[in-house]
Amino acid sequence: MSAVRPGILLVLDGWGHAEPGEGNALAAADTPCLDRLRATPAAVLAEASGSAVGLLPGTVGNSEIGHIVIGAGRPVPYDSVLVEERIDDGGLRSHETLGAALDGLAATGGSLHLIGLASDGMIHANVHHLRELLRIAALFAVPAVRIHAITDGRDVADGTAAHHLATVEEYAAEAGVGSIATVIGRGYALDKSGDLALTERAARAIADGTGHRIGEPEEALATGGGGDEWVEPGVVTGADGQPLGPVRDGDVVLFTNFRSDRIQQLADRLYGELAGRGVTFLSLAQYDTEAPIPALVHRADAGGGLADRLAECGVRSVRIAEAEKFEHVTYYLNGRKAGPAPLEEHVRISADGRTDHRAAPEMNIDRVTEAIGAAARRADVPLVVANLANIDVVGHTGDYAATVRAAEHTDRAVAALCRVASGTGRWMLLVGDHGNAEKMLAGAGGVSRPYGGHTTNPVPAVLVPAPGQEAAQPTGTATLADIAPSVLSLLGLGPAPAMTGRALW
Ligand SMILES: O=C(O)[C@H](O)COP(=O)(O)O
Ligand SMILES: [Mn+2]
Ligand SMILES: [Mn+2]
Repeated sequence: MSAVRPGILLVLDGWGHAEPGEGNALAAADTPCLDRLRATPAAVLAEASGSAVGLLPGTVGNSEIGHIVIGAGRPVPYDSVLVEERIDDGGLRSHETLGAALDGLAATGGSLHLIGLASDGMIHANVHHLRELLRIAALFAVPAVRIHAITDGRDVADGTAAHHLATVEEYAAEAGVGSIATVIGRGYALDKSGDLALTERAARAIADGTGHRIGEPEEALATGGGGDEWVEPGVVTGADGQPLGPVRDGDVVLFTNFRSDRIQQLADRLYGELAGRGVTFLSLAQYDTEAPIPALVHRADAGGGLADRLAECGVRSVRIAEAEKFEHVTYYLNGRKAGPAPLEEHVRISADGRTDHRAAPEMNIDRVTEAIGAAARRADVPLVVANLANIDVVGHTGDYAATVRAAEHTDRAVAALCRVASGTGRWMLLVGDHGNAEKMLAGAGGVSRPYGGHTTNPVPAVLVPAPGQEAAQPTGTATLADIAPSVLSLLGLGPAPAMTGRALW
Protein backbone atom coordinates (compact mmCIF):
# COMPACT_ATOMS: atom_id res chain seq x y z
CA MET A 1 0.00 0.00 0.00
CA SER A 2 2.79 2.42 0.73
CA ALA A 3 3.67 2.46 -2.97
CA VAL A 4 0.24 3.77 -3.96
CA ARG A 5 0.37 7.37 -5.20
CA PRO A 6 -2.79 9.07 -3.94
CA GLY A 7 -5.09 11.01 -6.21
CA ILE A 8 -8.51 12.45 -6.99
CA LEU A 9 -10.71 11.51 -9.93
CA LEU A 10 -13.08 14.39 -10.55
CA VAL A 11 -15.92 14.02 -13.05
CA LEU A 12 -17.28 17.35 -14.29
CA ASP A 13 -20.73 16.25 -15.37
CA GLY A 14 -21.76 17.49 -18.81
CA TRP A 15 -18.33 19.09 -19.51
CA GLY A 16 -18.09 18.80 -23.28
CA HIS A 17 -15.86 20.47 -25.80
CA ALA A 18 -16.89 22.61 -28.75
CA GLU A 19 -15.29 25.61 -30.41
CA PRO A 20 -16.46 28.94 -28.95
CA GLY A 21 -19.62 30.14 -30.65
CA GLU A 22 -23.27 30.95 -30.15
CA GLY A 23 -24.82 28.75 -27.47
CA ASN A 24 -21.50 27.54 -26.04
CA ALA A 25 -21.98 28.37 -22.34
CA LEU A 26 -18.66 26.80 -21.33
CA ALA A 27 -16.63 28.93 -23.72
CA ALA A 28 -18.51 32.07 -22.68
CA ALA A 29 -18.03 31.52 -18.94
CA ASP A 30 -15.19 33.16 -17.05
CA THR A 31 -13.26 30.04 -16.03
CA PRO A 32 -9.59 30.98 -15.54
CA CYS A 33 -8.63 27.77 -13.72
CA LEU A 34 -10.21 25.36 -16.24
CA ASP A 35 -8.80 27.40 -19.13
CA ARG A 36 -5.31 27.20 -17.66
CA LEU A 37 -5.58 23.43 -17.06
CA ARG A 38 -6.92 22.82 -20.54
CA ALA A 39 -3.99 24.72 -22.06
CA THR A 40 -1.40 22.40 -20.48
CA PRO A 41 0.16 19.55 -22.52
CA ALA A 42 -1.48 17.06 -20.12
CA ALA A 43 -4.92 17.97 -21.49
CA VAL A 44 -6.59 15.80 -24.09
CA LEU A 45 -10.04 15.35 -25.65
CA ALA A 46 -11.77 12.01 -25.07
CA GLU A 47 -14.62 10.46 -27.05
CA ALA A 48 -17.69 10.09 -24.81
CA SER A 49 -20.51 9.21 -27.21
CA GLY A 50 -21.47 6.68 -29.87
CA SER A 51 -19.62 3.42 -30.35
CA ALA A 52 -16.57 4.63 -28.38
CA VAL A 53 -18.59 4.04 -25.20
CA GLY A 54 -20.99 1.27 -26.29
CA LEU A 55 -23.80 3.33 -27.85
CA LEU A 56 -25.01 3.26 -31.43
CA PRO A 57 -22.81 5.39 -33.70
CA GLY A 58 -23.74 9.05 -33.47
CA THR A 59 -25.74 8.70 -30.24
CA VAL A 60 -25.26 11.37 -27.58
CA GLY A 61 -23.52 10.31 -24.40
CA ASN A 62 -25.28 10.12 -21.04
CA SER A 63 -24.40 10.00 -17.37
CA GLU A 64 -25.10 6.29 -16.96
CA ILE A 65 -23.01 4.96 -19.81
CA GLY A 66 -20.41 7.68 -19.19
CA HIS A 67 -19.81 6.60 -15.60
CA ILE A 68 -20.14 2.91 -16.45
CA VAL A 69 -17.36 3.22 -19.03
CA ILE A 70 -15.22 5.48 -16.84
CA GLY A 71 -15.35 2.67 -14.25
CA ALA A 72 -15.22 -0.35 -16.55
CA GLY A 73 -12.23 0.75 -18.63
CA ARG A 74 -13.91 -0.59 -21.77
CA PRO A 75 -16.97 0.25 -23.87
CA VAL A 76 -20.03 -1.55 -22.51
CA PRO A 77 -22.93 -2.26 -24.89
CA TYR A 78 -25.67 -0.03 -23.52
CA ASP A 79 -29.25 -1.17 -23.01
CA SER A 80 -30.48 0.85 -26.01
CA VAL A 81 -28.07 -1.02 -28.29
CA LEU A 82 -29.07 -4.41 -26.89
CA VAL A 83 -32.73 -3.56 -27.55
CA GLU A 84 -31.89 -2.56 -31.15
CA GLU A 85 -30.07 -5.86 -31.61
CA ARG A 86 -33.09 -7.84 -30.38
CA ILE A 87 -35.27 -5.86 -32.78
CA ASP A 88 -32.92 -6.51 -35.70
CA ASP A 89 -32.42 -10.22 -35.03
CA GLY A 90 -36.13 -10.86 -34.42
CA GLY A 91 -35.50 -11.74 -30.77
CA LEU A 92 -38.19 -9.36 -29.58
CA ARG A 93 -40.86 -10.76 -31.92
CA SER A 94 -40.12 -14.31 -30.83
CA HIS A 95 -39.74 -13.47 -27.13
CA GLU A 96 -41.52 -16.17 -25.16
CA THR A 97 -42.67 -14.08 -22.19
CA LEU A 98 -43.92 -11.28 -24.43
CA GLY A 99 -45.63 -13.76 -26.75
CA ALA A 100 -47.39 -15.50 -23.87
CA ALA A 101 -48.63 -12.17 -22.46
CA LEU A 102 -49.94 -10.97 -25.83
CA ASP A 103 -51.57 -14.33 -26.64
CA GLY A 104 -53.34 -14.00 -23.30
CA LEU A 105 -54.78 -10.62 -24.33
CA ALA A 106 -55.97 -11.96 -27.66
CA ALA A 107 -57.85 -14.64 -25.70
CA THR A 108 -59.38 -12.36 -23.04
CA GLY A 109 -59.95 -9.20 -25.07
CA GLY A 110 -57.75 -7.19 -22.70
CA SER A 111 -55.49 -4.24 -23.51
CA LEU A 112 -51.76 -3.79 -23.83
CA HIS A 113 -50.55 -0.56 -22.18
CA LEU A 114 -47.29 0.84 -23.53
CA ILE A 115 -45.81 3.39 -21.13
CA GLY A 116 -42.70 5.36 -22.03
CA LEU A 117 -41.01 8.55 -23.06
CA ALA A 118 -42.23 9.58 -26.49
CA SER A 119 -39.15 11.11 -28.10
CA ASP A 120 -36.05 10.13 -30.00
CA GLY A 121 -33.71 11.55 -27.35
CA MET A 122 -32.01 8.16 -27.04
CA ILE A 123 -31.23 8.72 -23.37
CA HIS A 124 -34.20 7.05 -21.71
CA ALA A 125 -36.12 5.75 -24.69
CA ASN A 126 -36.41 5.77 -28.43
CA VAL A 127 -39.82 6.20 -29.96
CA HIS A 128 -38.74 3.83 -32.76
CA HIS A 129 -38.80 0.97 -30.26
CA LEU A 130 -42.47 1.77 -29.76
CA ARG A 131 -42.98 1.30 -33.50
CA GLU A 132 -41.64 -2.27 -33.26
CA LEU A 133 -43.78 -3.03 -30.21
CA LEU A 134 -46.90 -1.81 -32.06
CA ARG A 135 -46.02 -4.04 -35.00
CA ILE A 136 -45.60 -7.01 -32.66
CA ALA A 137 -48.95 -6.26 -31.00
CA ALA A 138 -50.56 -6.28 -34.45
CA LEU A 139 -48.92 -9.64 -35.28
CA PHE A 140 -50.41 -11.10 -32.12
CA ALA A 141 -53.81 -9.57 -32.88
CA VAL A 142 -53.92 -7.76 -29.54
CA PRO A 143 -57.44 -6.29 -29.38
CA ALA A 144 -56.47 -2.87 -27.98
CA VAL A 145 -53.20 -1.06 -27.39
CA ARG A 146 -53.23 2.01 -25.17
CA ILE A 147 -50.20 4.28 -25.40
CA HIS A 148 -49.32 6.37 -22.35
CA ALA A 149 -47.08 8.97 -23.96
CA ILE A 150 -44.63 10.80 -21.71
CA THR A 151 -43.57 14.13 -23.21
CA ASP A 152 -39.87 15.04 -23.13
CA GLY A 153 -38.41 18.52 -23.68
CA ARG A 154 -35.25 17.63 -21.76
CA ASP A 155 -33.32 15.13 -23.88
CA VAL A 156 -34.69 16.85 -26.99
CA ALA A 157 -35.42 20.51 -27.61
CA ASP A 158 -38.40 21.88 -25.71
CA GLY A 159 -41.46 22.51 -27.87
CA THR A 160 -41.06 19.33 -29.93
CA ALA A 161 -43.68 17.21 -28.11
CA ALA A 162 -46.34 17.79 -30.78
CA HIS A 163 -43.98 16.45 -33.41
CA HIS A 164 -43.22 13.34 -31.33
CA LEU A 165 -46.91 12.70 -30.58
CA ALA A 166 -47.58 12.89 -34.32
CA THR A 167 -44.84 10.30 -34.87
CA VAL A 168 -46.47 7.98 -32.33
CA GLU A 169 -49.83 8.38 -34.08
CA GLU A 170 -48.19 7.69 -37.42
CA TYR A 171 -46.65 4.47 -36.08
CA ALA A 172 -50.00 3.37 -34.64
CA ALA A 173 -51.75 4.05 -37.96
CA GLU A 174 -49.05 2.14 -39.82
CA ALA A 175 -49.34 -0.88 -37.46
CA GLY A 176 -53.13 -0.70 -37.53
CA VAL A 177 -53.32 -0.78 -33.74
CA GLY A 178 -52.75 1.61 -30.84
CA SER A 179 -54.22 4.88 -29.56
CA ILE A 180 -52.73 7.47 -27.26
CA ALA A 181 -54.66 7.22 -23.99
CA THR A 182 -52.74 9.63 -21.78
CA VAL A 183 -50.20 12.41 -22.33
CA ILE A 184 -48.03 13.19 -19.30
CA GLY A 185 -45.01 15.46 -18.88
CA ARG A 186 -41.84 13.70 -17.79
CA GLY A 187 -41.63 15.98 -14.76
CA TYR A 188 -44.56 13.95 -13.35
CA ALA A 189 -43.99 10.51 -14.86
CA LEU A 190 -40.21 10.35 -14.60
CA ASP A 191 -39.51 11.95 -11.24
CA LYS A 192 -36.54 10.35 -9.53
CA SER A 193 -36.22 12.73 -6.61
CA GLY A 194 -38.64 10.67 -4.51
CA ASP A 195 -41.47 13.21 -4.86
CA LEU A 196 -44.26 10.64 -4.80
CA ALA A 197 -46.95 13.30 -5.28
CA LEU A 198 -45.68 13.84 -8.84
CA THR A 199 -45.60 10.10 -9.54
CA GLU A 200 -49.09 9.81 -8.09
CA ARG A 201 -50.49 12.28 -10.66
CA ALA A 202 -49.03 10.19 -13.48
CA ALA A 203 -50.12 6.89 -11.94
CA ARG A 204 -53.73 8.07 -11.44
CA ALA A 205 -54.01 9.19 -15.06
CA ILE A 206 -52.70 5.85 -16.34
CA ALA A 207 -54.36 3.48 -13.87
CA ASP A 208 -57.86 4.94 -13.61
CA GLY A 209 -58.07 7.86 -16.01
CA THR A 210 -58.03 10.60 -13.37
CA GLY A 211 -56.75 13.86 -14.82
CA HIS A 212 -57.49 16.67 -17.13
CA ARG A 213 -59.87 15.30 -19.84
CA ILE A 214 -58.99 15.88 -23.49
CA GLY A 215 -60.52 14.84 -26.79
CA GLU A 216 -57.23 14.70 -28.72
CA PRO A 217 -53.73 13.96 -27.37
CA GLU A 218 -52.31 17.25 -28.68
CA GLU A 219 -54.73 19.23 -26.48
CA ALA A 220 -52.68 18.17 -23.45
CA LEU A 221 -49.77 20.29 -24.66
CA ALA A 222 -51.65 23.51 -24.03
CA THR A 223 -51.15 22.94 -20.29
CA GLY A 224 -47.37 22.86 -20.57
CA GLY A 225 -46.69 26.33 -19.18
CA GLY A 226 -43.44 24.84 -17.88
CA GLY A 227 -42.63 23.38 -21.28
CA ASP A 228 -42.96 19.82 -22.61
CA GLU A 229 -41.41 18.48 -19.41
CA TRP A 230 -44.34 19.74 -17.31
CA VAL A 231 -47.37 18.90 -19.46
CA GLU A 232 -50.20 18.21 -16.97
CA PRO A 233 -51.40 14.60 -17.05
CA GLY A 234 -54.06 14.57 -19.77
CA VAL A 235 -56.56 11.75 -20.19
CA VAL A 236 -57.93 11.14 -23.67
CA THR A 237 -61.65 10.32 -23.77
CA GLY A 238 -63.40 8.19 -26.39
CA ALA A 239 -66.65 8.82 -28.26
CA ASP A 240 -68.57 7.80 -25.12
CA GLY A 241 -66.84 10.52 -23.13
CA GLN A 242 -65.06 7.93 -21.00
CA PRO A 243 -61.26 7.69 -20.57
CA LEU A 244 -59.77 5.52 -23.29
CA GLY A 245 -57.17 3.76 -21.31
CA PRO A 246 -57.65 2.89 -17.63
CA VAL A 247 -55.85 -0.34 -16.77
CA ARG A 248 -58.36 -3.16 -16.26
CA ASP A 249 -57.88 -6.46 -14.42
CA GLY A 250 -55.94 -8.89 -16.58
CA ASP A 251 -54.38 -6.21 -18.85
CA VAL A 252 -50.67 -6.15 -19.71
CA VAL A 253 -48.44 -3.16 -18.87
CA LEU A 254 -45.17 -2.86 -20.80
CA PHE A 255 -42.72 -0.05 -19.98
CA THR A 256 -40.85 1.02 -23.10
CA ASN A 257 -37.99 3.07 -21.60
CA PHE A 258 -34.67 1.27 -21.82
CA ARG A 259 -33.10 3.27 -19.00
CA SER A 260 -34.29 2.49 -15.51
CA ASP A 261 -33.46 5.41 -13.26
CA ARG A 262 -36.34 7.70 -14.08
CA ILE A 263 -39.12 5.23 -14.85
CA GLN A 264 -38.63 2.97 -11.85
CA GLN A 265 -40.51 5.14 -9.32
CA LEU A 266 -43.61 5.04 -11.54
CA ALA A 267 -43.14 1.34 -12.34
CA ASP A 268 -42.99 0.45 -8.65
CA ARG A 269 -46.03 2.63 -7.93
CA LEU A 270 -48.19 1.06 -10.66
CA TYR A 271 -47.05 -2.46 -9.84
CA GLY A 272 -47.96 -1.92 -6.19
CA GLU A 273 -51.54 -1.04 -7.14
CA LEU A 274 -52.18 -3.27 -10.13
CA ALA A 275 -50.15 -6.49 -9.87
CA GLY A 276 -52.62 -7.82 -7.30
CA ARG A 277 -55.43 -7.35 -9.86
CA GLY A 278 -53.96 -9.83 -12.31
CA VAL A 279 -52.20 -7.20 -14.41
CA THR A 280 -49.02 -8.56 -16.04
CA PHE A 281 -45.98 -6.27 -15.93
CA LEU A 282 -43.07 -6.29 -18.39
CA SER A 283 -40.24 -3.89 -19.17
CA LEU A 284 -38.34 -3.53 -22.42
CA ALA A 285 -34.98 -3.48 -20.62
CA GLN A 286 -33.88 -4.48 -17.14
CA TYR A 287 -34.96 -2.11 -14.34
CA ASP A 288 -33.73 -1.53 -10.80
CA THR A 289 -37.27 -1.59 -9.43
CA GLU A 290 -38.25 -3.15 -6.13
CA ALA A 291 -41.09 -4.83 -8.05
CA PRO A 292 -40.10 -8.06 -9.81
CA ILE A 293 -40.80 -6.88 -13.36
CA PRO A 294 -39.48 -9.28 -16.03
CA ALA A 295 -37.27 -7.64 -18.66
CA LEU A 296 -37.48 -8.50 -22.35
CA VAL A 297 -33.82 -7.56 -22.88
CA HIS A 298 -31.11 -8.16 -20.30
CA ARG A 299 -28.13 -5.99 -19.45
CA ALA A 300 -24.53 -6.46 -20.48
CA ASP A 301 -22.07 -7.25 -17.72
CA ALA A 302 -20.17 -4.10 -16.72
CA GLY A 303 -18.09 -5.64 -13.91
CA GLY A 304 -14.38 -6.31 -13.66
CA GLY A 305 -13.52 -2.60 -13.64
CA LEU A 306 -11.96 -0.03 -11.35
CA ALA A 307 -13.91 -0.93 -8.20
CA ASP A 308 -13.07 -4.62 -8.47
CA ARG A 309 -9.40 -3.85 -9.11
CA LEU A 310 -9.25 -1.43 -6.15
CA ALA A 311 -10.82 -4.07 -3.89
CA GLU A 312 -8.35 -6.68 -5.12
CA CYS A 313 -5.41 -4.35 -4.39
CA GLY A 314 -6.77 -3.28 -1.00
CA VAL A 315 -7.11 0.38 -2.01
CA ARG A 316 -9.67 2.42 -0.10
CA SER A 317 -11.77 4.96 -2.02
CA VAL A 318 -14.29 7.59 -1.01
CA ARG A 319 -17.06 8.46 -3.48
CA ILE A 320 -18.68 11.89 -3.25
CA ALA A 321 -21.48 13.58 -5.19
CA GLU A 322 -24.65 15.49 -4.65
CA ALA A 323 -27.92 13.56 -4.75
CA GLU A 324 -28.46 14.01 -8.51
CA LYS A 325 -25.23 12.25 -9.37
CA PHE A 326 -24.69 10.01 -6.35
CA GLU A 327 -25.60 6.75 -8.13
CA HIS A 328 -23.22 7.70 -10.90
CA VAL A 329 -20.03 7.74 -8.82
CA THR A 330 -21.14 4.63 -6.90
CA TYR A 331 -23.53 2.19 -8.60
CA TYR A 332 -22.76 2.98 -12.26
CA LEU A 333 -19.03 3.55 -11.81
CA ASN A 334 -18.93 0.17 -10.06
CA GLY A 335 -20.48 -1.61 -13.05
CA ARG A 336 -24.07 -1.46 -11.71
CA LYS A 337 -23.27 -3.31 -8.53
CA ALA A 338 -25.38 -2.19 -5.57
CA GLY A 339 -23.87 -1.23 -2.23
CA PRO A 340 -20.34 -0.13 -1.44
CA ALA A 341 -17.57 -2.51 -2.50
CA PRO A 342 -15.11 -3.48 0.26
CA LEU A 343 -12.96 -0.53 1.41
CA GLU A 344 -15.34 1.92 -0.24
CA GLU A 345 -17.08 4.83 1.50
CA HIS A 346 -19.97 6.80 0.03
CA VAL A 347 -20.75 10.44 0.79
CA ARG A 348 -24.08 11.68 -0.59
CA ILE A 349 -24.57 15.43 -0.35
CA SER A 350 -28.31 15.76 0.03
CA ALA A 351 -30.29 18.31 -1.93
CA ASP A 352 -31.25 21.37 0.11
CA GLY A 353 -34.80 21.72 -1.16
CA ARG A 354 -34.03 24.39 -3.75
CA THR A 355 -35.35 22.86 -6.92
CA ASP A 356 -35.00 25.76 -9.35
CA HIS A 357 -31.47 25.28 -10.57
CA ARG A 358 -31.70 28.41 -12.70
CA ALA A 359 -32.02 30.51 -9.56
CA ALA A 360 -29.27 28.62 -7.68
CA PRO A 361 -26.76 27.31 -10.23
CA GLU A 362 -24.20 26.88 -7.46
CA MET A 363 -26.34 23.99 -6.16
CA ASN A 364 -24.38 22.42 -3.27
CA ILE A 365 -20.94 22.70 -4.81
CA ASP A 366 -19.40 24.18 -1.67
CA ARG A 367 -20.50 21.21 0.43
CA VAL A 368 -19.26 18.78 -2.21
CA THR A 369 -15.91 20.59 -2.36
CA GLU A 370 -15.58 20.52 1.44
CA ALA A 371 -16.32 16.79 1.50
CA ILE A 372 -13.69 16.15 -1.18
CA GLY A 373 -11.20 18.19 0.85
CA ALA A 374 -11.96 16.22 4.01
CA ALA A 375 -11.50 12.88 2.21
CA ALA A 376 -8.34 14.08 0.47
CA ARG A 377 -6.78 15.02 3.80
CA ARG A 378 -7.14 11.44 5.05
CA ALA A 379 -3.91 9.47 4.75
CA ASP A 380 -5.87 6.18 4.65
CA VAL A 381 -7.71 7.15 1.45
CA PRO A 382 -5.58 6.72 -1.68
CA LEU A 383 -8.40 7.55 -4.08
CA VAL A 384 -11.18 10.12 -3.90
CA VAL A 385 -13.78 9.93 -6.69
CA ALA A 386 -16.23 12.80 -6.99
CA ASN A 387 -18.70 14.37 -9.37
CA LEU A 388 -19.45 18.07 -9.75
CA ALA A 389 -23.01 18.11 -11.08
CA ASN A 390 -23.62 21.78 -11.86
CA ILE A 391 -22.72 22.05 -15.54
CA ASP A 392 -25.00 19.16 -16.48
CA VAL A 393 -27.87 19.73 -14.07
CA VAL A 394 -28.12 23.45 -14.78
CA GLY A 395 -27.44 22.81 -18.47
CA HIS A 396 -30.60 20.68 -18.58
CA THR A 397 -32.72 23.72 -17.76
CA GLY A 398 -31.75 25.11 -21.16
CA ASP A 399 -31.06 28.45 -19.43
CA TYR A 400 -27.89 29.80 -21.01
CA ALA A 401 -27.11 32.52 -18.45
CA ALA A 402 -27.61 30.16 -15.50
CA THR A 403 -25.39 27.55 -17.15
CA VAL A 404 -22.62 30.11 -17.63
CA ARG A 405 -22.86 30.76 -13.89
CA ALA A 406 -22.81 27.01 -13.17
CA ALA A 407 -19.54 26.75 -15.12
CA GLU A 408 -18.09 29.67 -13.15
CA HIS A 409 -19.01 28.05 -9.83
CA THR A 410 -17.42 24.84 -11.08
CA ASP A 411 -14.25 26.71 -11.98
CA ARG A 412 -14.06 28.19 -8.50
CA ALA A 413 -14.47 24.73 -6.97
CA VAL A 414 -11.84 23.20 -9.24
CA ALA A 415 -9.39 25.97 -8.28
CA ALA A 416 -9.99 25.17 -4.61
CA LEU A 417 -9.53 21.47 -5.29
CA CYS A 418 -6.24 22.10 -7.12
CA ARG A 419 -5.02 23.69 -3.89
CA VAL A 420 -6.31 20.71 -1.90
CA ALA A 421 -4.61 18.25 -4.27
CA SER A 422 -1.30 20.03 -4.15
CA GLY A 423 -1.51 20.50 -0.36
CA THR A 424 -2.16 16.79 0.17
CA GLY A 425 0.40 15.57 -2.40
CA ARG A 426 -2.24 14.20 -4.75
CA TRP A 427 -2.60 14.13 -8.51
CA MET A 428 -6.03 15.07 -9.82
CA LEU A 429 -7.62 13.80 -13.00
CA LEU A 430 -10.53 15.83 -14.38
CA VAL A 431 -12.85 14.43 -17.04
CA GLY A 432 -16.33 15.09 -18.46
CA ASP A 433 -18.76 12.17 -18.77
CA HIS A 434 -20.53 13.56 -21.90
CA GLY A 435 -21.17 16.92 -23.47
CA ASN A 436 -24.03 19.21 -22.53
CA ALA A 437 -23.34 22.87 -21.70
CA GLU A 438 -21.09 23.53 -24.71
CA LYS A 439 -24.26 23.37 -26.83
CA MET A 440 -27.28 25.25 -25.53
CA LEU A 441 -29.02 25.88 -28.84
CA ALA A 442 -30.38 23.35 -31.32
CA GLY A 443 -31.71 24.17 -34.74
CA ALA A 444 -34.39 22.50 -36.83
CA GLY A 445 -35.90 23.95 -39.98
CA GLY A 446 -33.86 27.13 -39.62
CA VAL A 447 -35.18 27.81 -36.09
CA SER A 448 -32.80 27.73 -33.11
CA ARG A 449 -34.33 26.70 -29.81
CA PRO A 450 -32.85 26.57 -26.30
CA TYR A 451 -31.42 23.10 -25.86
CA GLY A 452 -30.61 21.50 -22.51
CA GLY A 453 -29.80 18.01 -23.75
CA HIS A 454 -26.55 16.10 -24.17
CA THR A 455 -24.25 16.11 -27.20
CA THR A 456 -21.91 13.88 -29.19
CA ASN A 457 -18.96 16.19 -28.55
CA PRO A 458 -15.76 14.87 -26.99
CA VAL A 459 -14.98 15.78 -23.39
CA PRO A 460 -11.83 17.29 -21.94
CA ALA A 461 -9.64 15.06 -19.80
CA VAL A 462 -6.72 16.64 -17.99
CA LEU A 463 -4.21 15.49 -15.44
CA VAL A 464 -3.12 17.94 -12.76
CA PRO A 465 0.12 16.32 -11.62
CA ALA A 466 1.00 15.92 -7.95
CA PRO A 467 3.79 18.20 -6.72
CA GLY A 468 7.01 16.93 -8.26
CA GLN A 469 5.21 14.56 -10.66
CA GLU A 470 5.85 14.73 -14.41
CA ALA A 471 2.73 14.61 -16.59
CA ALA A 472 3.35 12.94 -19.92
CA GLN A 473 1.60 14.33 -23.00
CA PRO A 474 -1.03 11.81 -24.13
CA THR A 475 -0.88 10.63 -27.73
CA GLY A 476 -3.51 9.15 -30.04
CA THR A 477 -7.28 9.19 -29.66
CA ALA A 478 -8.59 9.01 -26.14
CA THR A 479 -11.96 7.72 -24.94
CA LEU A 480 -13.69 7.36 -21.58
CA ALA A 481 -12.49 3.73 -21.58
CA ASP A 482 -8.97 5.10 -20.95
CA ILE A 483 -9.86 6.71 -17.63
CA ALA A 484 -9.86 3.62 -15.35
CA PRO A 485 -6.51 2.32 -16.69
CA SER A 486 -5.14 5.86 -16.28
CA VAL A 487 -6.36 6.11 -12.68
CA LEU A 488 -4.85 2.72 -11.85
CA SER A 489 -1.57 3.64 -13.50
CA LEU A 490 -1.43 6.98 -11.65
CA LEU A 491 -2.01 5.08 -8.40
CA GLY A 492 0.89 2.84 -9.39
CA LEU A 493 -1.28 -0.19 -10.22
CA GLY A 494 -1.81 -2.21 -13.38
CA PRO A 495 -5.13 -2.42 -15.26
CA ALA A 496 -7.77 -5.12 -14.77
CA PRO A 497 -7.71 -7.91 -17.38
CA ALA A 498 -11.11 -6.95 -18.83
CA MET A 499 -10.04 -3.35 -19.56
CA THR A 500 -9.40 -2.48 -23.19
CA GLY A 501 -8.59 1.20 -22.57
CA ARG A 502 -5.04 2.41 -22.01
CA ALA A 503 -3.29 4.65 -19.50
CA LEU A 504 -3.06 8.12 -21.04
CA TRP A 505 -0.44 9.65 -18.74
O1 LIG B 1 -32.48 11.96 -16.77
C1 LIG B 1 -32.05 13.07 -17.08
O2 LIG B 1 -31.98 14.01 -16.28
C2 LIG B 1 -31.64 13.31 -18.48
O3 LIG B 1 -32.61 12.74 -19.32
C3 LIG B 1 -30.32 12.66 -18.79
O4 LIG B 1 -29.32 13.13 -17.97
P1 LIG B 1 -28.18 12.23 -17.36
O5 LIG B 1 -27.79 11.15 -18.37
O6 LIG B 1 -27.07 13.21 -17.18
O7 LIG B 1 -28.69 11.66 -16.09
MN1 LIG C 1 -23.63 13.20 -16.85
MN1 LIG D 1 -27.46 15.03 -18.03
